[in-house]
Order: sequence, then C-alpha cells, then structure tokens
Amino acid sequence: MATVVDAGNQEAKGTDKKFTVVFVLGGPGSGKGTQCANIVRHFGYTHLSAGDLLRAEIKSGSENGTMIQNMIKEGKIVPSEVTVKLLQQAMHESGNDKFLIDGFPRNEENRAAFESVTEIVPEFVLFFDCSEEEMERRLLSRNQGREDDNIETIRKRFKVFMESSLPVIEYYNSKGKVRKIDAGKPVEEVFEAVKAVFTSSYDKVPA
Ligand SMILES: Nc1ncnc2c1ncn2[C@@H]1O[C@H](COP(=O)(O)OP(=O)(O)O)[C@@H](O)[C@H]1O
Ligand SMILES: Nc1ccn([C@@H]2O[C@H](COP(=O)(O)OP(=O)(O)O)[C@@H](O)[C@H]2O)c(=O)n1
Ligand SMILES: [Mg+2]
Repeated sequence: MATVVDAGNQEAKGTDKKFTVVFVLGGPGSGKGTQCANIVRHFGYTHLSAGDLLRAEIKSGSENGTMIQNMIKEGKIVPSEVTVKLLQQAMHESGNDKFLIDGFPRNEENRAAFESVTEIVPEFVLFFDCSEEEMERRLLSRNQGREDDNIETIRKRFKVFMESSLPVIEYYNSKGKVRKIDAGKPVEEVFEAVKAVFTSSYDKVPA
C-alpha cells in the first residue's frame, strides 16, 4: 500500500495540478455529504469524503486504524499525513479529474499539507453555513451508526470546527474563493443555491 502511495507522490509532484478540486466545508451535520451526492449526479464530479476515507481505513484493518478510530471518537483531527495520502490515492484511482473534497481541509495543517504535496489550488470552496442548533438536531437523527454522533462527541466536534476549521474558511475567503450557502433550509432549496454556484463557475471567472 505504501509503495503505491509513494509512487503517487513522486509522480504527482506537479502533475496533480491537472485535477480540478472543489473543497466542500461546513460544520458537522451541515449537509456536506447530502449535497455532494446531488452535485455528483448533476456535474460529474467524484465525491471524496475525508471522513468516509478515514472510516474505510479503520475497517480495512490498517496499522493506523486504532489511532484514527480514537481520534474520530474524540472529534479530533487526524494528522494530515494520513488524510492527504488517502485523498491522493483516491484521486489517482478514480479515473476522473474533477473532485469534490468533502470535510477537508479541516485545519491549517490539513490545508498546508495538501497544498504542498499536491500543488492543487481549489477552484472554489463551498461553505455550508448552518446554526449549531440545526446541525445538532440533524446529527442526533442521522442514524448511520456513527460512533461520533452522540451529544458528547458532537459538542467536541463543534468546538474543533469553530477553533480550527473556521480559520481555514476565513483564509480562503480572504482569497475570494468562498461560495457561502445558507444550509439551514430544506435539502432541495439548498441544492438550488448549490447549482447556481456550479453553473456560474462555468461561465465566469470568480470575482
Ligand atoms: N437541508 C437539510 N435539511 C434537513 N436535514 C438535512 C439537510 N441536509 C442533510 N440533512 C440530514 O442531516 C444529516 C446530516 O447530513 P450530512 O449530509 O451527513 O451532513 P455532513 O456531511 O455535513 O455531516 C443527515 O441525516 C441528512 O439526511
Ligand atoms: N479532514 C478530516 C476529516 C475528518 N476527520 C475525522 O473524521 C470525523 C468525521 O468527519 P466527517 O467529515 O465524516 O463528519 P461530518 O462533518 O460529515 O459529520 C471528524 O470529526 C474527524 O475526527 C479528520 O480527522 N480529518
Ligand atoms: Mg459527512
């Protein structure tokens, strides 16, 4: 496994730049995964959820599995080295060249590591803005059997989002890359706003 990734890294230096990437960010339960499924159907991107890749890594029995599982249970952010490798590997294996990267970068370390390893600059950053009250309600009724969808871990994830992830969104905002969506509305209404962002990104250079 490591060999594949290392080969990817070497070849990729410079060549990953051919990939188009949209980062999909927002608090836990803001609807990132739900909207990504819609975007894939309409716009032909491949959806890569950093959380899903980490959960698959736990299931695969990888040597990092226990460490990843403990961090997810505590709502902490897994070291970038692990997550960037999983993302890079998934991009290379997909056969596509357009990606929605969901739930990443979640902190400054994630952002800097991805940028230096892949040299990819995101096309734009979709930011799902939603109140904690609504996100909490959604997470508590998500029913996917996730070990981190309990009130104790949810509170920790909200704290990490405010302290570590919002600054990354601010960083991209200062570069004019953020497309903010009101994610507190029903799924269909949120998707209308999302579609408008993708449609206009094809016609014009972002202001
Ligand atoms: N706009 C919405 N209104 C109400 N419920 C939603 C909405 N978007 C997503 N959900 C539900 O909320 C939960 C969390 O959504 P999900 O897409 O998994 O969010 P995230 O990936 O940001 O954590 C899921 O059960 C999903 O069905
Ligand atoms: N870039 C990332 C993304 C997720 N994760 C971990 O995976 C957990 C679940 O992430 P997720 O994106 O699936 O969660 P949601 O925002 O979809 O609810 C996070 O709380 C982190 O513990 C991470 O460490 N680094
Ligand atoms: Mg998700």
